Amino acid sequence: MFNQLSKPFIRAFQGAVLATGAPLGWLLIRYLQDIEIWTELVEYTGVYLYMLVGTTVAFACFGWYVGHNESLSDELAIRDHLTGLYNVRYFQNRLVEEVNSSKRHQIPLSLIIYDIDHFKQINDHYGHPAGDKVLIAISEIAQKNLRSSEVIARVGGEEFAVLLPFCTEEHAIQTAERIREAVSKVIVTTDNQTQISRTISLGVASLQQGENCDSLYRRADTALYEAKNSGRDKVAVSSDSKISN
Ligand SMILES: Nc1nc2c(ncn2[C@@H]2O[C@H](COP(=O)(O)OP(=O)(O)OP(=O)(O)O)[C@@H](O)[C@H]2O)c(=O)[nH]1
Repeated sequence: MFNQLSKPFIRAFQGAVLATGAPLGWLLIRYLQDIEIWTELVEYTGVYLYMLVGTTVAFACFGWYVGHNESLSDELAIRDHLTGLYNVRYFQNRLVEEVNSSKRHQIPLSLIIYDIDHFKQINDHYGHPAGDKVLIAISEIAQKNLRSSEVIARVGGEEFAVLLPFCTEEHAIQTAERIREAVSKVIVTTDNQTQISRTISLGVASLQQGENCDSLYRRADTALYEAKNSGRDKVAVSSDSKISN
């Protein structure tokens, strides 16, 4: 986040430093023409100041613009184009980082994977655009029910993952329940005024001693399928396969 925000500042600074090249370059030319530098500076103080300030402002503005565009394209590269959530590539990188950090600092880490129930029926009955609307609405409500430190991503067509740093299994189950309940209350109105609602099934897993990313993800995914197999609209926990709701 800090890096994203600071890019325009970095480029503006680089532009400003680069800008000093114009008066310095001109001064060098004058020196090579056997003109006394000090006399030159005294005689043309205004011109050199104007050159310095003018080019600094112009290069800094240009640098800011370049940095701003770089930030935007960096942000787009890690976002899912439909829902605006993080994409699977970003999520995989964050998962590795968070698992390493959790092991290093001995702090808890939990993962929730969830999938929309009977989503195919929406596409089949109401069309793909209606399905897209549901994906967007469910993404928004899930995000509203998370803390800013929690990382939510769309990791498949109608599959999502939430990474919860510093979060114990108990807290992750509460969060999963909160998302499940919030999603079940969402009503999406299609273009032809049909109202659709959907439930989700969720799997929860917390990082265990000596475990790696693949194993954590696999356990959360297995729990998700347990939730599906036990009737959907449920939260299942990997460690002891508890089913809530
Ligand atoms: N509208 C829309 N549909 C998508 C998108 N990505 C994937 N899908 C659809 O999501 C559906 C997933 O269907 P299934 O894997 O059978 O899952 P399901 O119908 O939700 O059934 P369960 O998961 O078993 O409850 C498929 O029909 C895909 O075409 C998307 O971006 N937009």
